[in-house]
Amino acid sequence: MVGLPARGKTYISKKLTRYLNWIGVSTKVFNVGEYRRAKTNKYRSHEFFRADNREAQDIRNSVALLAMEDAARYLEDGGGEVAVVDATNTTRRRREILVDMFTVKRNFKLFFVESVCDEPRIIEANILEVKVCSPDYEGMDKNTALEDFLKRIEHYKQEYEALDYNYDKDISFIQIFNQGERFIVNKLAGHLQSRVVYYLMNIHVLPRTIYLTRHGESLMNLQGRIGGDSDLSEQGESYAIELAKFVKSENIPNLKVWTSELKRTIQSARYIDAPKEHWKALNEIDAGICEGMTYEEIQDQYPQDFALRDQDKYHYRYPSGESYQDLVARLEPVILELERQENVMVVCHQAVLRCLLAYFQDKSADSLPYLKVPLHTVIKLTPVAYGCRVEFVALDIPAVNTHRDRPVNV
Ligand SMILES: O=c1[nH]cnc2c1c(-c1ccccc1)cn2-c1ccc(Br)cc1
Ligand SMILES: O=P(O)(O)OC[C@H]1O[C@](O)(CO)[C@@H](O)[C@@H]1O
Repeated sequence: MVGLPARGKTYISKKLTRYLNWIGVSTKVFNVGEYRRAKTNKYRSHEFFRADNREAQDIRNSVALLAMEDAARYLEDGGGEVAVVDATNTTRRRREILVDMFTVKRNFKLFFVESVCDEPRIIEANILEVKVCSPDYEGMDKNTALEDFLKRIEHYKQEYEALDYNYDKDISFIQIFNQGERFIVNKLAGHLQSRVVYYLMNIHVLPRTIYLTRHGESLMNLQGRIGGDSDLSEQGESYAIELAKFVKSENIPNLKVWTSELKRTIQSARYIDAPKEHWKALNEIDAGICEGMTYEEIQDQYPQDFALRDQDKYHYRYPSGESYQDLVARLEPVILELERQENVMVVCHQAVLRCLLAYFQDKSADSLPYLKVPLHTVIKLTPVAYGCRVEFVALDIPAVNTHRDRPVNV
């Protein structure tokens, strides 16, 4: 990362890392500020960041080196594919050290992501939202902390050298201006850098709410049968009515409703007063040869498959069907479009909802297939600071339980 303090580097680092891990690219953030705080509680004020503060400079250089070495170790033998060095990296000198350490000495690809933003209101909002509560300012009142942080930024500005095509033409980078208003992209190298750029060009920070819910209880849910394309049960129909009332009570401006192409989600959204879109990509996991069966029948007819599935439920693919890993790949365009949108309600399915929720809650592949997503429950997601608030709103309509826990013996 490159950028003055309070330009959203940590926000981008965490969000990008969450996205890359979700699509299966092992990624980790190395935040230099955290390394500095671990090494010294010497921070007393912005003076620590003065360009002429020799002692502090030595501490800052050594912790930056520590973070970079940990990042290199993560890539070399920690199973990492992407390391995000979340630091200001605001001088050419510092970036040359990164180039030398990662590209020259270790033949890794280096991609710089710079956030440039001089909107005072945005800077101040960021400081008040995520900086004044930083450990650096423990016990200090908000305004003093704000003043101190602004002085800290001034010290960085003395030495700030933004990425510049004239000096950095051989470096792969993206410069983001004012939270995505404008971009400069230079020398993209490889598939992953293109995916990163595409993601960064699709996210925004506008406040909005995402609602996730499964369809109402279906006739096949009642029979304990998986898959298929059955109608709603009586109780499922009641849920559709309650869901519309809930949406009305939320007074959501410009809500869009997305369903799958299966009857049970379309019927569940039928009474909601909002434009509807039907996505095949939101269809439930394809159970292949097991479609329409109960778990007992599967255990009886395909005992090996049944056992295999619980041994590695994320990667297990039904014969002629899908795995959760396949589902994540199929849902990636839905996630990217959700990032572009504002208020959206997604009416989908148990396995699909687990995949979407895992993205927003940064859940591991191992835990994803066992997330509890009961019927007749609306999951409300609101972005806050670096993550999002998650609320489970159970509407008061009974439904069967379709959840199977991870068997204890595997
Ligand atoms: O403060 C900021 N300044 C400048 N750019 C910022 C932020 C934040 C931010 C948002 C929430 C909390 C803390 C920081 C996000 N971005 C940002 C940057 C690039 C893209 Br593409 C999208 C968002
Ligand atoms: O991965 P699990 O736990 O079997 O849940 C996915 C299943 O849930 C259902 O949506 C409802 O049982 C099935 O259609 C689907 O196969």
